[in-house]
Amino acid sequence: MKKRYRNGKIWDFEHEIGELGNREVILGLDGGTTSTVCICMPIFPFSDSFPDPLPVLARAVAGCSNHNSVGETAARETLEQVMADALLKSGSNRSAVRAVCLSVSGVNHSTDELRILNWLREIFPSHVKLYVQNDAVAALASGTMGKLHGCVLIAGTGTIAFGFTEDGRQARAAGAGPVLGDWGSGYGIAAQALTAIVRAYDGRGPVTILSSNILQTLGLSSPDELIGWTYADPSWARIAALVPVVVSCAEAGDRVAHEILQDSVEELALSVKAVVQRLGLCGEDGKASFPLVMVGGVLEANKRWDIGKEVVNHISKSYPGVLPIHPKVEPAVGAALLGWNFLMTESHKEACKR
Ligand SMILES: Nc1ncnc2c1ncn2[C@@H]1O[C@H](COP(=O)(O)OP(=O)(O)OP(=O)(O)O)[C@@H](O)[C@H]1O
Repeated sequence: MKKRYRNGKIWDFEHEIGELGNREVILGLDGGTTSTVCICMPIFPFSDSFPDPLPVLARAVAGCSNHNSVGETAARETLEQVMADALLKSGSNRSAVRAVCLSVSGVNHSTDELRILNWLREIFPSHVKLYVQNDAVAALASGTMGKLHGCVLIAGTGTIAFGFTEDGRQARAAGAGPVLGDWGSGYGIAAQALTAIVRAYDGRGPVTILSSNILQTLGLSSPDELIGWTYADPSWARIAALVPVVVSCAEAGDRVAHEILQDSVEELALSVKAVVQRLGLCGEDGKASFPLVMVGGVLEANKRWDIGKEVVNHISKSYPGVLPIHPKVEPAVGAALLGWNFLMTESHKEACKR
């Protein structure tokens, strides 16, 4: 029985996940900066349609697994723990695992992928198929039910556009963090709004109701106090949380707020168009249809100022074949479906060889 050290104590993985059941399963993981979700799904037979509802055996949640944020050791511990929890909850065990599809933020390069594959291989034997991807890939798969084709646009605290062609080529745009220009993101919108308040206060920019509305939301009495507020904790998510205030100001007719949202729409559309163009998803005549999976709080539908809808309108002027999809399942389920799709494709190829 394999023993490993965690938090200075010997941790018995096999004991923790138990010795129950022997149904073959797939683990799908969506690892983010806020949380990590693992889904355990049984291997269901191939057919023209998916079982409805999808046969999810268990769902487990843990904290951050982005190695850039918490370091390699903590990220690995979180991922091991969440997989063990999901297996335990499903009444299954490690020997039942046929495939693991791990979509995790912070996977930006083939070396990140290889490092994670190597430690996964220490846990799972060689017959278990392992797939490691950037977390945007699970988000795409959640909208396409596991098929890697089309483009996903994620706009939450940060933003990224990621796309695949049916023959496996991939491209991404943005997703490098706000310092490197993720301007359409929640952080980008809110940072512009805070900047507009300071500019208006100084007399460098137009008057805007963003000043009164944001100060009231933060419980501050003067724009001067914004300086202390931002220095106290400049975390991106804390600043990005102000986007709904910007939306309500734009809905109330504020020109400055409206222009900030309009800029965000253009930036987000630009990321998608860059990916579509590079991959040729729109076909030679620019009119071919392709799925665009829309994920993240910034793309939530609002009554009058709907950023997601405006992004799609903007893209469809260049690419009328864009087919927006708002996923009905979460990204971790997308990762499990992706793992299932990879397995089915590999089994099919092996069957053809025989
Ligand atoms: N109704 C809304 N309209 C526009 N933006 C919204 C709305 N509700 C929440 N938001 C914004 O959505 C963002 C959070 O979205 P989400 O929870 O998808 O992101 P996250 O998971 O924190 O970040 P990331 O996806 O970058 O890791 C915040 O910027 C928040 O202000």
